[in-house]
Amino acid sequence: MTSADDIRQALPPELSSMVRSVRFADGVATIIADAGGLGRSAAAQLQKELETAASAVPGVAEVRVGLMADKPKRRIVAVGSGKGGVGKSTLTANLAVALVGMGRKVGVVDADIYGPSQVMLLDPARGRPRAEGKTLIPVECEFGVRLLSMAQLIEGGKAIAWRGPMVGQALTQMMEADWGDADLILVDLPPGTGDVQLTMLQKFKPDGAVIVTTPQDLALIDATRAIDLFSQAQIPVVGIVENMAGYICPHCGEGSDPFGRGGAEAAARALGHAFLGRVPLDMAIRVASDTGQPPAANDSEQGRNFAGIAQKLTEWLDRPAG
Ligand SMILES: Nc1ncnc2c1ncn2[C@@H]1O[C@H](COP(=O)(O)OP(=O)(O)OP(=O)(O)O)[C@@H](O)[C@H]1O
Repeated sequence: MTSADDIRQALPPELSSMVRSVRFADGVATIIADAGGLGRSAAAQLQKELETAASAVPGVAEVRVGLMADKPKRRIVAVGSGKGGVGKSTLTANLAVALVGMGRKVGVVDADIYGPSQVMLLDPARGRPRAEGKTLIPVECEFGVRLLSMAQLIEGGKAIAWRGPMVGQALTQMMEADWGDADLILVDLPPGTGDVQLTMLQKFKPDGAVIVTTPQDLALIDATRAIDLFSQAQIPVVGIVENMAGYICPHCGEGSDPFGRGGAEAAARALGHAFLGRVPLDMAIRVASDTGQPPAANDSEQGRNFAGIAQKLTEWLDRPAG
């Protein structure tokens, strides 16, 4: 006579710590296993291995596997700006790398569907995401960041002329990918207030938004507009980052302020938002970014700048609820 113990002993020993219970009655084996913290594909693999092992036991006619999964507590933070070219993608990539360095498990969604640049910043080797059915498996980049970008899904160099619903579908597929145990998804939004932003705000309700601006008045006015968009959707603004603040001369290293200084900090104060930090306009940042070496991966002056902003984001994420 086959017993539940026979089935339990037939299961692969390396899976035994995940098996919570095994029952056997009328030829049906019922196995409950703990899949908490596993991504969708690892959970599917676990299920398959348990089914295969149990169905090989004589007398077992049917195997039912139930997986218990505590949903990972995953937060979404959007990085937005009112205006293009202010360094939103550069900040997103460097924040992600700095946060991985602080022990977080981070995914990046490049939602800048019309001008995706995260692949160049984080994965110059251009990995292709796998798909299991309709579920995408993000690319694991050199810096420990998981990445999904439209650039990975389309052929290199092809312009994207998509209509709204297709854009929404692409964004949904990226947001609902198998992010495994990632506890934070940073979303690099396109500038402005188009379909992508609306889908993002309405469907995925980010936990917070980081706003990037340059110090000029015009950029600050646009940033205020972006803040309005998030506020109307009741998405908390984590704070404002001033990028390209002060110019570091590549020859003598001296700093100057071609666009003024302190505008974003003053605007943050006036609007009642936190000021997260300032990143200078530094050729080293542009050169490192173009070659897929985010400064945040190194202990350099530029890297420390991004680490400081990442630290403030971490404090915001870990703030006590209420
Ligand atoms: N602090 C900086 N110092 C020097 N160069 C920078 C800095 N920040 C960004 N850049 C450079 O400026 C250009 C635009 O930056 P980035 O692509 O990050 O902006 P963006 O706001 O995401 O633009 P888009 O609107 O096109 O998505 C890039 O070439 C980038 O390397």
